[in-house]
Amino acid sequence: MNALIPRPRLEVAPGAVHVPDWLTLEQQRQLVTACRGWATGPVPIRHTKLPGGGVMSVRTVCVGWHWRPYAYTRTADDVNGARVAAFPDWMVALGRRALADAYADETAAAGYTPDTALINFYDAQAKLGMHQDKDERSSAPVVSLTIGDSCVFRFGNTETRTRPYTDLELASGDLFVFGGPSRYAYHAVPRILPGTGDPATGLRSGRLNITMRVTGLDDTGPPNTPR
Ligand SMILES: O=C(O)CCC(=O)C(=O)O
Ligand SMILES: [Fe+2]
Repeated sequence: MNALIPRPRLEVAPGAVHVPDWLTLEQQRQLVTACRGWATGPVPIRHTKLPGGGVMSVRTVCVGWHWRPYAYTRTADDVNGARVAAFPDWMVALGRRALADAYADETAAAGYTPDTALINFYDAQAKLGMHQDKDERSSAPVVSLTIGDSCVFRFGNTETRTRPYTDLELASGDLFVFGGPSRYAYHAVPRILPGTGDPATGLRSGRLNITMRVTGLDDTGPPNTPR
């Protein structure tokens, strides 16, 4: 995004904060490289199959825990059965800094230990419908990062998938955190804005989105079976 025109930090709703231009270009490059690696394996990036028979237009690969509708598991049983890549410590640190900067709350940040990330790739046509992130058993905040093309991000309310909602643009390097009273707000990506990314990130086209979350799961209990 054009650094000459600074965009303000904005609290879209209580607990939902947009921090524009949060990642440096170098951090974006490093994240693109890391995501490229994860996209190739152990579980390849894929269009998630929906229980009704459809497929998502977004392509997704996970680290830490594998998400599929509507459960987290350690192995990608709907893809190739492989165990997902480990959630790296540097990503925990990045998630903590995101929380510290979005909420200006060092205590909340220190207690934040994300253990899964969904890495979404959107081509120019991809979109994501209104949904809540509710497959986690923890209500800890979701940390979202954008790299590449900008998108229209729709952030709604916790009650309905309809209005009231706010449409904002998430651009390369932007951070968006939603937690507290906004943790279960409906949200969507109705549109990608092709050609808005800077190829210097390493991404020639499309949008990369990384959401870090706390699953609230461990490996000792009964298997987390799909509902
Ligand atoms: O791409 C985005 O900005 C949001 C992704 C999202 O809502 C999700 O993966 O649950
Ligand atoms: Fe989501």
